[in-house]
Amino acid sequence: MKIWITGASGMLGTELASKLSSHDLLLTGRSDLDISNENAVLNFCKQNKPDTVINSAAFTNVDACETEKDLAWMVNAWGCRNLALACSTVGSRLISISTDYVFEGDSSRPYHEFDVANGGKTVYGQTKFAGEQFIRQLCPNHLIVRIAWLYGNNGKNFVDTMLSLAEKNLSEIKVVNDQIGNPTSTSAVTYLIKDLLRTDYKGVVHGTCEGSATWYDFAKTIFELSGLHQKVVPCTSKEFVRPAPRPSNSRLEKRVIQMLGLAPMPEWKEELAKYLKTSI
Ligand SMILES: NC(=O)C1=CN([C@@H]2O[C@H](COP(=O)(O)OP(=O)(O)OC[C@H]3O[C@@H](n4cnc5c(N)ncnc54)[C@H](OP(=O)(O)O)[C@@H]3O)[C@@H](O)[C@H]2O)C=CC1
Ligand SMILES: Cc1cn([C@H]2C[C@H](O)[C@@H](COP(=O)(O)OP(=O)(O)O[C@H]3O[C@@H](C)C(=O)[C@@H](O)[C@H]3O)O2)c(=O)[nH]c1=O
Repeated sequence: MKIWITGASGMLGTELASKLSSHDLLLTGRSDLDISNENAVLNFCKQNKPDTVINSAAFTNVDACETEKDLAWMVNAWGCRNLALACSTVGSRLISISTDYVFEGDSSRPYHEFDVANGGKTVYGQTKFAGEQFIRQLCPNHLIVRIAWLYGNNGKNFVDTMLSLAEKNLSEIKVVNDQIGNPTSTSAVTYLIKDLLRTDYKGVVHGTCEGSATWYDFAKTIFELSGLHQKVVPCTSKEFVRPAPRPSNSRLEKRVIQMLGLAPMPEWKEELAKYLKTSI
């Protein structure tokens, strides 16, 4: 299958590129092709006619999106629009990666694929949601794969941030304990996408690892599994203020994976242990 992966030098993009290497891959990073450039995207699709486009390009710095709003809209929303238009013009399937942050985050239960999203409270979430809407409206042959709390090689992520903080010999690290979600590895997401490529499902799919944790639980487990005796102190979101307010509840239920009869996602602690073994 001829697959074009955007954001191929990002955290998920590099993992996708490595695990899908048996396919005929077209890999582009921002310096090769800016997805916010409508003509560039259309010309690339017309010239290369990919069977499938996997869009893993995005402006992912959640706090920076609050101040660089125009850029966030151009990449996360307009970029998806350009890819959706180009895919429907040349007849490619579009698989675009989205996020738990599209939800408001105040529900007491995990969000499933048929819950109503509204973009939530952050510019990042709102622009990612607008990108989803463009795709739904412009490209019928689409999959939107919502993932969350992602870590892996070749990208900024919470696991690596915690390990770098531990190297600073801080007496303690404060971590929020009132936001809950599903820590998820790029490896698990890539296996899911491989499975999804074998289906012709259209619509939204939630693809996070099984089990949930607060960021505090996540941090403690990172240190435990790494054999590091780092003191972690739980705190509230009000004590750890960030420019973008993170959702309290980011948990995603995976109703579609179950309905499709696909392999369940792995448990988050097992995935984390595997990642730490290979990355330390
Ligand atoms: N990281 C996370 O925790 C989560 C991520 N996601 C989603 O998963 C996907 C992959 O995320 P992740 O791998 O972490 O992100 P990264 O930030 O690691 O990678 C994103 C890539 O997109 C590229 N990019 C940025 N702007 C453009 C542009 N205008 N045109 C083309 N490429 C561009 C970046 O290039 P450059 O490096 O040059 O800027 C980067 O290589 C994204 O859709 C993200 O929203 C969803 C949930 C959680
Ligand atoms: C570094 C640090 C963070 N935190 C908190 C802040 C925040 O609430 C939470 C996570 O912070 P981060 O900035 O690492 O993660 P954040 O950028 O919010 O991660 C999000 O990224 C985007 C791209 C997504 O799509 C989401 O699914 C999610 O993974 O941890 C602490 O409490 N203590 C700390 O020392």
